[in-house]
Amino acid sequence: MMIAALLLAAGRGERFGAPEPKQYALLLGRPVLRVAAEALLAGGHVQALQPVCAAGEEVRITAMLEGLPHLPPVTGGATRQASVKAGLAALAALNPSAVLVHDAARPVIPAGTIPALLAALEHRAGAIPAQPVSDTLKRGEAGVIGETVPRAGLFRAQTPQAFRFETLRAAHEAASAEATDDAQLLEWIGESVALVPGHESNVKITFPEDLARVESTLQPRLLPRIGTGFDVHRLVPGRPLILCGVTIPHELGLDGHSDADVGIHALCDAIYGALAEGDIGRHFPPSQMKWRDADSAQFLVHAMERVRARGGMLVNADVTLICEQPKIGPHAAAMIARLAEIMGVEARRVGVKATTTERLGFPGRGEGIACQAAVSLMVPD
Ligand SMILES: Nc1ccn([C@@H]2O[C@H](COP(=O)(O)OP(=O)(O)OP(=O)(O)O)[C@@H](O)[C@H]2O)c(=O)n1
Ligand SMILES: C[C@](O)(CO)[C@H](O)COP(=O)(O)O
Repeated sequence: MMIAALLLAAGRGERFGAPEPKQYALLLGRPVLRVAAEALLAGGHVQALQPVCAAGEEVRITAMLEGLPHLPPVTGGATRQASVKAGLAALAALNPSAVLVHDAARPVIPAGTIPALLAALEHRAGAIPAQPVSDTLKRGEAGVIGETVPRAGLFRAQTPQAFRFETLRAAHEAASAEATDDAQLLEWIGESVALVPGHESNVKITFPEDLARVESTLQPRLLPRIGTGFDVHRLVPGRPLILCGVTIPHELGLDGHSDADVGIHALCDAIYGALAEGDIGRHFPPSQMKWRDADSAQFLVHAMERVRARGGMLVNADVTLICEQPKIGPHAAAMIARLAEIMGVEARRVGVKATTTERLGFPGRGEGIACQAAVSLMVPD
């Protein structure tokens, strides 16, 4: 059983009111008609995809569908019905047993829709997805209600609509009036058309706000993620003291395999922790000579690259240095600016502060500096 599909993209989109037809508008960066084509092909039911476009748009449509299997676009007509008829004529040579007729302006086809339509075709000549009407219906004129229309048994028709190919062709040949969908043409020739459950997400982009609505439903859900990091390095003579990317004049410096920037190390661990991607030692093992005396800024750049690769963003970072000396306050602004620069974020997203341990323990005795950091990210789930 060969199943073909028509992708109807010959409309002008007048109600959408943009200079270009709505099927060319970008939905999260991709043309609406491409997203609709991918939805039709998903699941592997369709063996032949026939785009129908306005005259002269063939090259543009082909570029928008690049990489997807499809037949050469054919020219549609002045009405949707005429466009369907042109598409059916182009498919005739393939003699498919069934055809799905789909609006390129409907980018979302819920997963179960096409299988449900094809199953219904075993018993009926046609099947459409439809949603029961849930609002009270009024017929109105000149801004005044004329009457309330009983909504019982009323449905909103969606696409793709599925038909036995020869029956739909015969229905189009027999049509003597304009129908707003293909199911109506079957009704006119006395064929029975099944209703299968439609879905709210199957929106026909008609007005500009429809595009924003579909975009928000397709947008990946961002969730907050929290991470903490902690690090300690020993203070020794003969090393520079580098804290949060800033070199501080001091008689001692931090010892370590890299430049021993305890602030950046704790911050990296907080970021990797928030992503559940291990710690700095996993990404930059101290056993590797290439990280000897390395500038820790590159570790922080890598951690932020991981955030961005996951489609996430840093909400804020909070860094606390724990030491008796040197005093951090005079350097905090420079540290904030440098961390923000390395991370590629605004300075208002970064905080650097310090505390002592009341002369207790190794920081209190000046043997080393500790740092604890916390970050908050927003990352697609
Ligand atoms: N002559 C036409 C008219 C419409 N369509 C397609 O049929 C689908 C549904 O039609 P509709 O939403 O009415 O689209 P437009 O006719 O483009 O919109 P408008 O009525 O606002 O101009 C759309 O994918 C549209 O491109 C088509 O292929 N050929
Ligand atoms: C076919 C259709 O998508 C079913 O809802 C719809 O009727 C087409 O849009 P139009 O505005 O009626 O052309």
